[in-house]
Amino acid sequence: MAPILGCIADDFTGATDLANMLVRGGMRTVQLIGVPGAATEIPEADAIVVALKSRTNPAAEAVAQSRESLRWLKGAGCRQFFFKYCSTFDSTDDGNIGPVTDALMEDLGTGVTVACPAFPENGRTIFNGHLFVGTQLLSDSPMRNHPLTPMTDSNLVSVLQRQTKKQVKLLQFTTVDAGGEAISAALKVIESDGGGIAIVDAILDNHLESIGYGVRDLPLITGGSGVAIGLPENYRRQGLLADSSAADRLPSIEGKAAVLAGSCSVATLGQIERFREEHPALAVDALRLARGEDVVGEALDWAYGKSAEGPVLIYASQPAEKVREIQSELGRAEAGALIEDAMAGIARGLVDAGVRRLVVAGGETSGAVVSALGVKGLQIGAQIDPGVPATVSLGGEQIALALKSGNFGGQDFFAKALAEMP
Ligand SMILES: Nc1ncnc2c1ncn2[C@@H]1O[C@H](COP(=O)(O)OP(=O)(O)O)[C@@H](O)[C@H]1O
Ligand SMILES: O=C(O)[C@@H](O)C(=O)COP(=O)(O)O
Repeated sequence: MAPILGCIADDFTGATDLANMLVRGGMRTVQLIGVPGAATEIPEADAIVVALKSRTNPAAEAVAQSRESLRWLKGAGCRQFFFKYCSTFDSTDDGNIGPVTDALMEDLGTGVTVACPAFPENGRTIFNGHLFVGTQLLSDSPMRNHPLTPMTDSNLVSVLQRQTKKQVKLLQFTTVDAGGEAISAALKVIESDGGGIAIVDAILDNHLESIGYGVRDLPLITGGSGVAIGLPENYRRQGLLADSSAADRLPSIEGKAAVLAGSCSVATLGQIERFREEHPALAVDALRLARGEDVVGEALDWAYGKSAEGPVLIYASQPAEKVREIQSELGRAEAGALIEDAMAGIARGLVDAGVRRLVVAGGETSGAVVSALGVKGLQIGAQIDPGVPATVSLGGEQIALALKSGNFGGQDFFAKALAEMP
C-alpha cells in the first residue's frame, strides 16, 4: 500500500524527531536523506520523512529542495503532507519557514494551513501566539544565543509575518481548547476569509490531539513533531492505517561506539560534562581548524589510541561567550561550516576504523555527519528520550545512529543512547 503521510523536514534531527512521533503512533516510518531522486525506491512504510539540511540555506535553495521533495512524495502516493521545522521556530527574517510554507501551499493548491511548533513534552508551548521554552519566553531562553538562528522575538505571528507574503493569523487557545471540531470550523473561516497561515496555540498534548483531528482535511500541516501526535488516529479512523505493534523494530548492530557533538545548546553542554566524567573526551578547536592545522587527523589518532577505553566523545561545543568570540574571528556561517566539515571528517574516519554505533548531537552537525557517511535513509526505532529515537542506516554498511537535537535529552543522554541503541 502507498505511504499515507509525506513529510519534509528542514534538518536531520528534526526529521528523526517527527519520525519518532509517528512511530510512537504506530506508523511504520522511513527517513530518506536528501531530496529523493527518480531512482529512489518507495519504501514500504506508512510515512516517509525526507530529511533536508535546509534550515539555514538561502531561502531560494530551501524552497527548491522542498518543492522537489514534495513532487517526489506526491509521486510516491502520499495523501497528506507535513513540513517539519524546529519546535523553537529556528529561522531568520529572510526565511525559511515562511517561503517554504508559501511554496508548498501553492504546489498543493491550498489556501490555508497551520503553523504549530508546540511540543509540551519538551517544554515548548504556545499561548496567544507566543512561544515558551519551559517557563521562559523563547526570546529569554538560551535560543537567543543560538550560533546560527538566534531567536529574539517570541511572538510567532510577527516572526512568521516577516517571512511570508500570506496573512498570518492566530488560532487562539479558547478555540483550541474547545476541541477538534471547533478547530476545523475556525480553519474553514480563515479559508473563506482570504486564507493564510494560522499560528495555533497549544499547551498540552490533548490540545495537539485536537489540532491533529482539526487538520484532518488539510493537504498541508506545518509545525514541530508535537502536532503530528493526532495524525495516526485520523488515518486509523479513515481505515488507512492498520494497528501496528512492530513499527519500531530494528536490527541489532555490533561494533565500536562514539559520540560526536557540534551543538552548543545548554542541554548538550550539560550532557558533555556528564559523559566526560566517565569517558575519554576531546575538544575540537575551531581556531586551530581555521589556521589549517590537521585537527581532524589528530582527533582520529587520539580516538584510535583510546578505543580500548570504551566509547569516546569528540566535541566542538562551547558556551555562548566562547562561540561569540570564535564567530567574531571567523564569521558565524564560516565557523559553523568549518566545524561541521571537521565533524563529518571525524565521523568518516571513525566509521572506517570500525565504529558502528554513533550518537551525534546537533541538527546541522547530524546533517553534515550523516551526509559524509553516505547514509541514504534511516529506519526508525524506539524512543530514547522525547524527540530522539534509535535508528539504523539503510543501504550500504549498517550503522546504528542516534541523532539528537541540541536541546533534547536528559543529562545522561549519551550513555543512555549507547545502552538503548540496537
Ligand atoms: N565552538 C563553536 N564555535 C562556533 N560555532 C560552533 C562551535 N561549535 C559548533 N558550532 C556550530 O554551531 C552550529 C550548531 O548547530 P546544530 O548542530 O544544529 O546544533 P543545535 O541542534 O544545538 O542547533 C553548527 O553549525 C556547528 O558547526
Ligand atoms: O523540533 C525540534 O525541536 C527538533 O526536532 C529540531 O528541529 C531540532 O533542531 P536542532 O536543535 O538544530 O537539532
